[in-house]
Amino acid sequence: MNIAVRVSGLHVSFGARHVLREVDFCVPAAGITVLAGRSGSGKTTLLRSLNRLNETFPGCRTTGRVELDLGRGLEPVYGGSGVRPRPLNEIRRLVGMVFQTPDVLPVSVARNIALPLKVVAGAPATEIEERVRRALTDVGLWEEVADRLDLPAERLSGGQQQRLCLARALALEPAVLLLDEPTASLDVRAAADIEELLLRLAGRYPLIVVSHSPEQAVRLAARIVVLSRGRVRRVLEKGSADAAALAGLLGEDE
Ligand SMILES: Nc1ncnc2c1ncn2[C@@H]1O[C@H](COP(=O)(O)OP(=O)(O)OP(=O)(O)O)[C@@H](O)[C@H]1O
Repeated sequence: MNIAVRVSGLHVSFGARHVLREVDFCVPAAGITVLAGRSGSGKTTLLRSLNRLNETFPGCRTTGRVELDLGRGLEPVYGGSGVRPRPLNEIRRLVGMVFQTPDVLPVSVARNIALPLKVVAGAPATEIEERVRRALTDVGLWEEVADRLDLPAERLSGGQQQRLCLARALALEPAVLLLDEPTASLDVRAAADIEELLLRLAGRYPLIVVSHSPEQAVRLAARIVVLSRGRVRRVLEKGSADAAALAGLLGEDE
């Protein structure tokens, strides 16, 4: 099995608060890995360890090892003794992240994608229009917004904004995609659209998705990593637990 992410002996603390303890797990190169666990178990912190976003918070201390396949086999982004990790901006570009609430930029639909393409990826001006179209097509948004590319992105529906955020991440040609409760702020229909999209994208990228919903975890995941109080409690492969069993496991943590 090809591995996209390997985490070994990871500890994260914020000041005196020890949030992740001795975390070990792998993410296969294909399919969706869901991080599940009770509120406060450390799911978001673990996700943010993978693109080193935790470092933006004061008092954060990380030890252990995180390795990602960013296109040339597993390489350390933390803890590779003697190996200098890639610059942070390169890691952030190659590890796309989508948040719970769509964080569209306060510019037009097209510029939401064009701007990071220009500033972060340094894409040549001649390529930008085509790459914007391709990214919007990838997330099934092109048909809906082709005649409204100059519309402020905030005027799209919540589900469309979340797909735009995904398109923005995809346009940067990531190696791995992180999604922190990507459907939590959406209605049932928009959430179903995003789930369908994630299952489709999982054929092309390793996806790591934080989810609060046992039903959603079971629908999406090839592998579920269950966190409890900052530790990995179980790793469930597809088919080994249904939603009720997973809910039971999470409930034991109360
Ligand atoms: N930047 C930070 N500074 C201080 N403490 C933090 C920070 N980020 C997270 N924590 C603490 O780490 C613990 C785990 O938080 P985290 O957000 O990772 O959990 P979670 O499982 O994602 O929770 P939820 O499901 O409620 O989003 C919490 O006690 C939280 O208060």
